[in-house]
Amino acid sequence: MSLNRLFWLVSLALMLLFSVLAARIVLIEWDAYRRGARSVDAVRVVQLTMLAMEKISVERGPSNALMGGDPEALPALRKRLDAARRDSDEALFHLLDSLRQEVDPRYAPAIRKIEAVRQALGPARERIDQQVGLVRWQRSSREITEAVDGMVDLIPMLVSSVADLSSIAIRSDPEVLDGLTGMRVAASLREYAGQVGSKFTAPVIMQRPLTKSEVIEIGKLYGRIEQLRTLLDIQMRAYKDNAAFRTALSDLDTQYFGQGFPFLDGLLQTGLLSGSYGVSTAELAARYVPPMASILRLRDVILVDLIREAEIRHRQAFNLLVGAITMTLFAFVFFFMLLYLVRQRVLRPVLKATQLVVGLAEGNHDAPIPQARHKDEIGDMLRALQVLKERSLERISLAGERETLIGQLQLSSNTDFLTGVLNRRAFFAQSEQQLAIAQRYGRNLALVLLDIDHFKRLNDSYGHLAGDNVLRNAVQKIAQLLRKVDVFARYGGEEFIILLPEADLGQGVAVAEKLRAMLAAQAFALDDGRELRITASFGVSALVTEEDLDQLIRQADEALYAAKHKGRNRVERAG
Ligand SMILES: Nc1nc2c(ncn2[C@@H]2O[C@H](COP(=O)(O)OP(=O)(O)OP(=O)(O)O)[C@@H](O)[C@H]2O)c(=O)[nH]1
Repeated sequence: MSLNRLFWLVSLALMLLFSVLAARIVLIEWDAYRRGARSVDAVRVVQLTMLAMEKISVERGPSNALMGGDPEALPALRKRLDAARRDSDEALFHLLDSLRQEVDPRYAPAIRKIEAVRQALGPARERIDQQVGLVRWQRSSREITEAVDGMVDLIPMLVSSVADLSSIAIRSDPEVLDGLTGMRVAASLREYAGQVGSKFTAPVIMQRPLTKSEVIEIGKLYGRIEQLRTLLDIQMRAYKDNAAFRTALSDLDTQYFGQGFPFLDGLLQTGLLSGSYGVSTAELAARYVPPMASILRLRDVILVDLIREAEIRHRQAFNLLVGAITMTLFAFVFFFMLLYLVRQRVLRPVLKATQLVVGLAEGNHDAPIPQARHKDEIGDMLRALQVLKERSLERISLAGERETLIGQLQLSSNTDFLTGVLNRRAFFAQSEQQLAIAQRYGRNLALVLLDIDHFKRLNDSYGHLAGDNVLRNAVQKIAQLLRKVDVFARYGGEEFIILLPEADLGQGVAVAEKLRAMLAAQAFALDDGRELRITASFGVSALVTEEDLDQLIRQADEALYAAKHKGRNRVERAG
């Protein structure tokens, strides 16, 4: 697989992996953010439900007071009751309105229960109003108790709704568990405190002792109130360093458990003995209800802290989400930049360098080597390639020069420096080959030896330089008359040798005769303008059987000697 393809495959795989990881991180943060939002919403509706519960509990105060109130106090109590009912209705309306805005189906059971409370509220109020409309002697303890219980019975459904909504909030954000439980404990404490107060309504109105069952119920409620107080200490350990909570708890102990509760205890003692309480329901409410406010303050301190903490976590989740998205985007940008850099600054130069190295190895020096633009390893590689290319070119050029030099050397070592024809050594080398071919294939081969006549005299008469000139000119003229295959060489001094392949003795003699006639007819011009003439003597031999080169030369030399002896300027054949 090519490096380029591998790079893209690995990049794609990394990209996929990275995208999955990034999506996972962003989704986790998104989920935490959504859960935070849901938790804050759920805590808020828990708050609204508790508020509605509180308002309905509070409504019991003027209700009970009105049922046992003095005739002259009735208008004022009526006004208080109407205001309390309006508050309850508003709280319920607001709660239902907020709940219906939630699209989450988990809110449906709570909505149903609160709707039921709203519907049950009308009949409960009617029973209260019926008792208020009766004159004192027409009222019965049982009906008053039923009227009071009618209002109390609304609360369990609201408590159940609080439980539903709390579990939604806790599932979204487990951190709200302690606070929500504390709030619910405080709300229950307020409810039981209200209920235990309500238990005295009928006896106070009728100014009678408590019945046995009332004493039992009041005892049970006392027990629950004590339990809830203990539970507050256990459940709210995490809040022990919270100053506002500590103050609210201490207010609860001094106001409710220090004043309200002992007041009720006094009524209980009276109710167990005589039933002459010495207070009306309005006075009962006026002394007992205000201390109960400390319970709600404690609840609200917990609630404010809970919502603040939930909002902080929600904000943190939002910040983490934004951080995760931003970091993911940055990481994507860096990733792409990294891919781009690796491709541009590593992969492409390496591929290019590979091509160039292969090209250099194949002898292609035309491709230009890119300029190294960066001071990095790739830059070093490109610079090294440039050096490599230059050295390679230098080596090629040196090799060329060496070839030329060797050629020249070979030429000069084979050539006679004065005449330019082959020297004696080169003649033997080439002629041995020709002789071997001729002998192997049975071809003809003739050899001519020629010597310029009276050359010493020429030298002596015209000078050595003139002799050299004559030698050069004579060789030139002779060469013009020979074939390309003929091997022409200077044999020594003014003596030359010619090997004639594919020529028998007769043809050799004919060539020698042609050369002799040419030289004899030739006028050689001297530097001073004078002309001189020369002649040469020739000895010719030819291959007959198995003669070697020395034998052929010896035979030709003998013939040349004979030509000299017979008067020169003539051709003699061997044999
Ligand atoms: N100018 C010149 N003279 C040369 C060269 N090589 C040999 N000679 C001369 O050639 C002459 C040869 O003389 P000899 O061997 O006596 O023969 P010759 O005078 O030609 O007489 P024959 O061969 O008998 O006709 C000598 O004087 C050499 O010095 C050369 O390269 N240049």
